[in-house]
Amino acid sequence: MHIVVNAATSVDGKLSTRRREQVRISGSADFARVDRLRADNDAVLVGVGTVLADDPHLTLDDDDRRDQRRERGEAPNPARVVVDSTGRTPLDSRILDDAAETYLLTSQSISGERRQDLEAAGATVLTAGTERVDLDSALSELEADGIEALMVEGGGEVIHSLFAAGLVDELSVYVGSLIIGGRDAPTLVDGDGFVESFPSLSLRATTRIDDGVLLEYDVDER
Ligand SMILES: NC(=O)C1=CN([C@@H]2O[C@H](COP(=O)(O)OP(=O)(O)OC[C@H]3O[C@@H](n4cnc5c(N)ncnc54)[C@H](OP(=O)(O)O)[C@@H]3O)[C@@H](O)[C@H]2O)C=CC1
Ligand SMILES: Nc1nc(O)c(N)c(N[C@@H]2O[C@H](COP(=O)(O)O)[C@@H](O)[C@H]2O)n1
Repeated sequence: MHIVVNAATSVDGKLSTRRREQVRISGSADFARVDRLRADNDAVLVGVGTVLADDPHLTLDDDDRRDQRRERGEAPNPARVVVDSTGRTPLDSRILDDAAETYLLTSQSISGERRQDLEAAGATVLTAGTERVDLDSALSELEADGIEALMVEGGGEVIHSLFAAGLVDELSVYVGSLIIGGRDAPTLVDGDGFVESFPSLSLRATTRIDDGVLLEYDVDER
């Protein structure tokens, strides 16, 4: 599976504020780029922290891109994937509507009742790992279901786990021209961070978009 992480940060590396409310960091040209990237992937993944904070839809904005996917024999929108050990995704989340297939990656700590409720709400529930989701195994299950190209849209906890597991191939960061600050505000890579064996990146391109800069990297082999 090929995995590209995309996120938008402030100049000081924050994904949102200490209140964890969604901040519009990208401008319209960058959101159009994100839409193209979604259209080029089989699925778009976020953590349940992002679902609870943003209630995202994760579908395409542009009808022409949906048509192009249909012409290629693909579903009109990429599938949606939530990393959610215990099934905290609310049953009325936008991500559970019928605009696209939605996978919930859970662990053995999800209750049978919660699993049934989420399946009744339309989700395909996969289980890998005992406490937290074992991302390596869960993504292998997705791959077996035909998902070969995966875009990750955050947040910082899930992005950290994917880097820690050596699963990320490419990283795109749009740096908007603002400061958010705050020691408790989420950053691009949170979790426990790294103290050694830092993931190393090769800068592929820098592009000015709207009033910010897009940084595109390949992730070096470890
Ligand atoms: N500017 C941008 O581009 C973006 C900004 N954001 C912002 O980021 C914030 C949310 O980020 P964050 O709080 O880090 O949440 P995440 O979206 O990264 O979700 C983290 C949650 O995923 C679950 N999880 C399950 N298994 C794992 C695993 N193996 N590794 C990591 N997480 C796992 C955990 O919950 P559990 O144990 O219950 O399963 C964990 O708390 C919001 O403020 C949102 O607005 C988010 C995306 C993009
Ligand atoms: N690329 C980008 N720029 C920003 O400024 C953002 N705030 C985000 N957030 C991500 O986009 C998701 C919302 O998706 P929908 O519009 O609901 O489809 C949000 O959940 C973050 O993952 N991204």
